[in-house]
Amino acid sequence: MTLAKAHHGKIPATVITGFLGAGKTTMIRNLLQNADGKRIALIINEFGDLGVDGDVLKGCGAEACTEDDIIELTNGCICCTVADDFIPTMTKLLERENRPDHIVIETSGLALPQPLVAAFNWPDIRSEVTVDGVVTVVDSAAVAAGRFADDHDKVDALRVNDDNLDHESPLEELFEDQLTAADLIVLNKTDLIDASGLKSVRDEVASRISRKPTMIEAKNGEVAAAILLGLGVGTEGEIANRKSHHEMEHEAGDEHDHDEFDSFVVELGAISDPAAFIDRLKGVIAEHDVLRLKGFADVPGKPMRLLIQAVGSRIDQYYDRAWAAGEPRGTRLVVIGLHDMDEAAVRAAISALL
Ligand SMILES: Nc1nc2c(ncn2[C@@H]2O[C@H](COP(=O)(O)OP(=O)(O)OP(=O)(O)O)[C@@H](O)[C@H]2O)c(=O)[nH]1
Repeated sequence: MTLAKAHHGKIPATVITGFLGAGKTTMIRNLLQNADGKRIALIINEFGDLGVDGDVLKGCGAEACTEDDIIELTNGCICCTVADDFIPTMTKLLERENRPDHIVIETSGLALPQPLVAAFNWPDIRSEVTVDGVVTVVDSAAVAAGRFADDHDKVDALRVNDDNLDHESPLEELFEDQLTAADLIVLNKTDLIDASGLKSVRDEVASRISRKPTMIEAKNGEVAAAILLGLGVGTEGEIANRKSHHEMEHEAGDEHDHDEFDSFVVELGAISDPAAFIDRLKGVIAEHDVLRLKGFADVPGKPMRLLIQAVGSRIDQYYDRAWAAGEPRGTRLVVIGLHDMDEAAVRAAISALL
């Protein structure tokens, strides 16, 4: 019997959710580097066909979580592939000789946490693991900018063309569903807004949910491991009372999907002037309302690859690691937007930046 089992009976699992670019991976990276000696297994799920988050976390070299302890689920959103992907992954993890002390699951930014948490009630899982808590990371700057409230006009326009669109607004609904599932809400990116902005964000977040989970503030996802990994809730027993919009609308149980969102990968050659590229990329993102763009770029003469991270038109960039021997250099960027985003136009506009 492992130490974790001896102490707690079941292995605790923390589900980390939050909209695209809110800061989930950044928070987990910080957690792994300050894990208080805990051995953590990490399950990462990303939207889009390019495993950027896993790559970033594998590169952080934290002892708490070696590359073997990082499992990437790439077959779509974890909430839609619970039976096919998540349960078998958990089963395999639990069969390991060297079990982790704690399991951390990063959902994709578009995932509904409810079906994932409910899966912990499957008998084989329930007897071995409990959900320590659901942590919802919020991009405070995006909330302050009205990201989750300001696209009613757009949704109304979509609805004119699509009678079946039963949602209020895909972003708003998802935002609320992720908050509804929370045991702890982390208001992240507080460095990007002032005190009065933060107060409005708090009020807005509180107004979106009927329960009152604890809300804390953070920048760069800096939250102590003892807080993140010590919620002790057993959320699988409570999730039935935290229904998503989808569950409330479709009690009969039809499947949900993420048709409102779309993603594709743009492959380019080398970028010789990254500063100019990124500057002009901001224009493309704003013009086409790209929600999230991330990936790696090849800069000629540089031994390292450039990580590009855009959340709306805010773009971060840094050289994250050297290109490995034999690794083909190139630029690959995943682009995520609402389903009416004009893929051909975005591809052409990004390619024209070179
Ligand atoms: N200014 C600022 N930037 C932040 C903060 N936290 C994260 N970021 C940046 O925001 C961008 C997105 O962060 P991630 O941690 O990748 O976000 P995520 O939620 O994992 O994104 P997805 O997995 O794509 O949904 C990165 O460029 C981060 O460096 C913060 O507190 N302040």
